[in-house]
Amino acid sequence: MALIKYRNVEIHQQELCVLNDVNLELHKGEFVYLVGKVGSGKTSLLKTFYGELDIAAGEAEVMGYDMLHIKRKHIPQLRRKLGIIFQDFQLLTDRTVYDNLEFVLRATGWKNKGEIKGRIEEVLTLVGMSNKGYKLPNELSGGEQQRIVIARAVLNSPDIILADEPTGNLDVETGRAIAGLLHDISEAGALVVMTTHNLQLLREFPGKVYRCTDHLMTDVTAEYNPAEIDN
Ligand SMILES: Nc1ncnc2c1ncn2[C@@H]1O[C@H](COP(=O)(O)OP(=O)(O)OP(=O)(O)O)[C@@H](O)[C@H]1O
Repeated sequence: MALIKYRNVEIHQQELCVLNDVNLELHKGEFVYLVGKVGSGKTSLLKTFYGELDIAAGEAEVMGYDMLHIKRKHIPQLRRKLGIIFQDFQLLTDRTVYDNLEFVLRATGWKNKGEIKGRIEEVLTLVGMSNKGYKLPNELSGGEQQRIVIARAVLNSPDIILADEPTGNLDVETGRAIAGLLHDISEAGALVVMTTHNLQLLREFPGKVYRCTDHLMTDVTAEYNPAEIDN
């Protein structure tokens, strides 16, 4: 069963039609890139997946929710099932890494102190930051902060991770490590969808590739096949 299924979807930003005729079927375990020029609609499309931007027309399903008719009150329920890695969702700067993660677990219903501690240790280990729980976010490098943001996104083992330019502000090496981490998470069974301008990543971490251009989104996976990119 597809986790995200779009048919003939139209996406607007105010009066502007950003994308039309979007067709998608994305499943567990897939690693998916959204590429395209600045302003081509990648972020707008991601925002429709978690109910941040309304869909103007078509049929759209995310985790079984009908995104054209979803009630406002159901959007937080949907978001709890997603891991969102966006510039707008920064770490809280006034508390430690551990407290940032605990805050999310408590807000999503976790109560048992031992279980909370255990889960935080697990996700910090997953992102290679097991000894950084006591740090404040601004005591970490950009790449380390991004690892914590990923740890936060996977706390509740979501089936879908949405990442908007997760490697955007990072140097090449760190960006590659972050993409590798997300790729591992998809291999462990989650659907990961990320936007990027870094086409180099597509060769190193193969996945499905969709390009937004001229208000359309096209499957260009074959174009980015590692065997063909050298030519
Ligand atoms: N909040 C908004 N209000 C009005 N128009 C918007 C808003 N956000 C984006 N747009 C417009 O919608 C179009 C698509 O923007 P979007 O952010 O989805 O592009 P993008 O492909 O993610 O670009 P980038 O690579 O710069 O992140 C652009 O023309 C942009 O100006």
